[in-house]
Amino acid sequence: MQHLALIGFGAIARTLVATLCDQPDMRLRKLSLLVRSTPDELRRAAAEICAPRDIEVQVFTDIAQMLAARPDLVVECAGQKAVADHGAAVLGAGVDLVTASVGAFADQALFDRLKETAAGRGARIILPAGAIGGIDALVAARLSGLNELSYTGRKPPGGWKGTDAESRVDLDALTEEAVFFEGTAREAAMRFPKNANVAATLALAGPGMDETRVRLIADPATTENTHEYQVRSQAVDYSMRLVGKVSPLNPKTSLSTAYSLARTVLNRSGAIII
Ligand SMILES: NC(=O)C1=CN([C@@H]2O[C@H](COP(=O)(O)OP(=O)(O)OC[C@H]3O[C@@H](n4cnc5c(N)ncnc54)[C@H](OP(=O)(O)O)[C@@H]3O)[C@@H](O)[C@H]2O)C=CC1
Ligand SMILES: O=C([O-])CC(=O)C(=O)O
Repeated sequence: MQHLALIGFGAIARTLVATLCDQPDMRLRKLSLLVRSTPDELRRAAAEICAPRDIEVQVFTDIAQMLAARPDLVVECAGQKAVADHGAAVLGAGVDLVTASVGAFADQALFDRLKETAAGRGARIILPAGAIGGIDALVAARLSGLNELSYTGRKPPGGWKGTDAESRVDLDALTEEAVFFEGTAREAAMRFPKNANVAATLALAGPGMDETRVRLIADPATTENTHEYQVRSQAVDYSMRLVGKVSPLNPKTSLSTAYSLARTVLNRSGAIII
């Protein structure tokens, strides 16, 4: 792949680009960024990250202009609203779209519309594992017949600041863990758009948005983002626990998310997909 486009240039995007720049097999020639503020600062930051490689950086504030530059792949790392605002334009241009903000698809009408647009234009919506893992095993388990999937997300109180958790629990006063949400993946992804995308990813790989049970916890005893889930199926039972380091650029985001996106991009380029 020669020309990669990103929507958003925050914590995930910056780590993603730095990681891709480190990969000798990645023959990236051009990086396009869609941003909505301070394009000069972002252009400088991107140029600095790309400096070790000869990559042309272009910054856009208009999706049509970015798509006119004909990227090979667009990766959304901006937020659920960006999927709703720009997904149809990307897919309608026949360009594959990787969405970090998988929780956007808790909106069934949006999901159906984007799937239809993708199918009509021969483009694909690619859902990365993100901060969760084991999606390969989960899809295989679903194909055998899934009996149960439940997910628990645990973050330090600071990771829940500025979210609906604040209306349910006093994050600053917590002395022990608080389970502040129990419900479906659809509700979780909609109520916690910056924190529960992984619940939507598990749901789409597994039994569905309304069938996947979710618990969210604020825990003052941890400094990490822990994602745990249990699967029971006709072929395999397993449980998985990922203890994610927090991104130094965004306390809500697990650092591993950017590396999962890097894997997704690399799998579009090399001779081997793994
Ligand atoms: N699947 C997964 O496992 C995970 C998914 N996520 C998803 O990824 C998203 C990004 O995470 P992260 O990088 O940590 O967040 P950041 O807040 O660090 O970065 C997001 C960037 O996107 C920009 N942005 C927002 N909306 C738009 C838009 N419409 N067009 C262009 N740029 C936009 C913001 O810019 P500004 O606001 O300055 O304009 C900001 O710079 C999260 O909101 C979440 O939805 C996050 C973690 C895990
Ligand atoms: O990065 C994480 O820990 C998970 C996250 O925010 C999300 O799923 O939206």
